[in-house]
Amino acid sequence: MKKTALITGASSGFGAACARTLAEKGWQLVLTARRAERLAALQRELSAQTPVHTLALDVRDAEAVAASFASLPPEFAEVDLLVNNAGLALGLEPAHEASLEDWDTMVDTNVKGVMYCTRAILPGMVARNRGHVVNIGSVAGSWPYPGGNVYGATKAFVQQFSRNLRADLLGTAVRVTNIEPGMAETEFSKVRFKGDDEMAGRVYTGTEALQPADIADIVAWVASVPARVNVNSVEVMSVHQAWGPLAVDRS
Ligand SMILES: NC(=O)C1=CN([C@@H]2O[C@H](COP(=O)(O)OP(=O)(O)OC[C@H]3O[C@@H](n4cnc5c(N)ncnc54)[C@H](OP(=O)(O)O)[C@@H]3O)[C@@H](O)[C@H]2O)C=CC1
Ligand SMILES: N[C@@H](C=O)C(=O)O
Repeated sequence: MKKTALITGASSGFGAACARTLAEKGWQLVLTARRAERLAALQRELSAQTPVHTLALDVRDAEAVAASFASLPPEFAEVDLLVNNAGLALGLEPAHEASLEDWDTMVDTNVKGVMYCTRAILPGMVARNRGHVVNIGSVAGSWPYPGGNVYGATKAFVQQFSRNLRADLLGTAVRVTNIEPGMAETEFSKVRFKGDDEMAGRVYTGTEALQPADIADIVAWVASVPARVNVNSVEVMSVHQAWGPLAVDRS
């Protein structure tokens, strides 16, 4: 029987790449994000390969998360792998100029969204004594950079939440991994710069960023090691990056 992976933020970037890689490796998929049409397209692409269930969902909505995860079709209900990937950065302004609304959105998505999805899925994993929570943190959670203020802090939350989850899960076979990518070429910068493609393009100019499939390969790897092994964290950067995300000239 196929194992089930539930991926948040599957409509783009790392999440869509994880869907493709895990489908190849024989997983069946629950794909969630807000953009239902993107999920439907991915479902059409992958359904010849593996069963796919899609769920249009905003991870900031605690009630919707709990209700939709509790009412998955029976064949998808036992989630073996939760990939907490949905997330975003908004803006790159210094703290004294940043928008409080952007800060709230990042906290609601990157912190509370991860909390809500994890809380909804973990009881089933613990009851079955089987499962794996893979969180997508960021090098921004460990390394400072100008304008990284609240985004980096949300990813520091993901790092410590992952460690503390392991402490709570000691004595069970449920695993937790925090993957911390550096600069990767996805829609992340378009979202951060609110559709300013020129600014977004500057992030990737003159360098070679990680690609979504690189992160998907790591997710598939941490999920495939022997059950006794917990890969606690993976920090991964482009060979062209050695510390926090590259500064972008805002002028
Ligand atoms: N690209 C990079 O350089 C790095 C990215 N990361 C992290 O990787 C993760 C994936 O980002 P990446 O693939 O790069 O960026 P993308 O913008 O390509 O993908 C982000 C995904 O998150 C989903 N998402 C955003 N907000 C919500 C929400 N409120 N509810 C549900 N889904 C949501 C989006 O779907 P939709 O809009 O359809 O809801 C989309 O599928 C994020 O957590 C990001 O912080 C970490 C390190 C580096
Ligand atoms: N590369 C991003 C990581 O999350 C960032 O710019 O912070």
